[in-house]
Amino acid sequence: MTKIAIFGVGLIGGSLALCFKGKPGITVVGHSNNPQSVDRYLKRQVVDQATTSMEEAAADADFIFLCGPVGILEEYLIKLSKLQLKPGCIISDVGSTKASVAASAAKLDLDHVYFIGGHPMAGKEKSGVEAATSHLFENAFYVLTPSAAVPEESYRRLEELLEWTRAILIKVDAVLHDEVVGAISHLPHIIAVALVNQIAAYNENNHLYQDLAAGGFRDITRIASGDPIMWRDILINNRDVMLKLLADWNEEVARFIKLLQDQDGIEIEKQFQKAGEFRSSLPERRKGVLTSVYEIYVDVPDHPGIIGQITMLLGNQRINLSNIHIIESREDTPGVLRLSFREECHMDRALELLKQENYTVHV
Ligand SMILES: NC(=O)C1=CN([C@@H]2O[C@H](COP(=O)(O)OP(=O)(O)OC[C@H]3O[C@@H](n4cnc5c(N)ncnc54)[C@H](O)[C@@H]3O)[C@@H](O)[C@H]2O)C=CC1
Ligand SMILES: O=C(O)C(=O)Cc1ccc(O)cc1
Repeated sequence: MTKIAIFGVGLIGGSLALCFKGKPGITVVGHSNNPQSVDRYLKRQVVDQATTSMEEAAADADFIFLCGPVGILEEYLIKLSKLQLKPGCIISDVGSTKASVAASAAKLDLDHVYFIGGHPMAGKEKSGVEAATSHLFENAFYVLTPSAAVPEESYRRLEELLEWTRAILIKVDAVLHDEVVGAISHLPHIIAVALVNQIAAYNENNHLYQDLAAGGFRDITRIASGDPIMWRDILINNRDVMLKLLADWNEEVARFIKLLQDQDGIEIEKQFQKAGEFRSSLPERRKGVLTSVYEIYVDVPDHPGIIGQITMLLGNQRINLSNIHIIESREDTPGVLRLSFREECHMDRALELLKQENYTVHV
């Protein structure tokens, strides 16, 4: 039997557990300090066993995944290094930063146990075991950051196990990971939070900001709703990289200030052109670190049961909705329903199906 211990069975730990659970020869044990969480893991059947005892979870484990916030990883590595672990055991983590945990592992004397950092680059703004799904990592990149001390055979064993996630595994140096992911994920999260807070301050004096902030503003600031503790830890652990990126961001902002002061329309046009060209060169269909949301709008007559009819229509065809929102519903006007999908192909099929059923649909 291959025993997998998961410390912190939340969105990511729970999704990994669901990828492994029930697979031939695998047993999954979940750990939490909190007895109520242990009950929840078992009730939701994301793990085969669950315990509040670190010793019990780690004993005889072939793989240990640390799935808590980045700020607790070092403490867990130190605790694990003091336990009698199975020789050959592989410890991995799923944290969004990789250099600090690699440095923590390098300081420890892990006897015949190997640490291989990992970052599955898929997620959601929701957290907790309730949001976990076995499909989360499908077609997403899953970065692994083994140090030179990790034997090739151990790396291959982890790779083989992670094939159950159906992610695209990729080996990257831990420091390079933090620079690149800092730029494409952590910086956008800071910008989204700062932007929302800027507008929220204007809104205190005039609620028109909030009223008009539908659509585009909502979309580009979706990532501002991430878990505050998780993001606190990510940013503090990637502090040096973030400070450099924010200095560069200041330069980008300063450029626009100057262009506006100079009323330099030609250069403003060029900035948009340049951005548009790079953006359209980005891979479209692969799941990225910021998961896409595909949305369509359906005009719906105001009669009872209409939402049920639409969700049933899609459900019967196994089209997965990620969200549903009634935008307008007054007695004298038809309502508009916003349907969100995580997969573009599901949106395309929904569009076709709803049109066949004579609904008016807008993309
Ligand atoms: N949310 C996302 O989209 C992604 C998150 N990550 C990384 O995965 C890790 C987990 O994130 P999520 O699963 O989203 O969070 P989550 O909040 O859903 O789960 C975190 C788990 O850690 C446990 N935990 C929290 N604080 C703890 C503490 N002080 N001591 C012990 N256990 C504690 C919680 O009980 C929970 O089981 C983080 O390191 C994050 O950077 C990586 C990829 C995507
Ligand atoms: O799409 C989103 O909301 C995310 O930003 C998900 C996410 C968050 C943290 C990661 O390290 C990787 C992915």
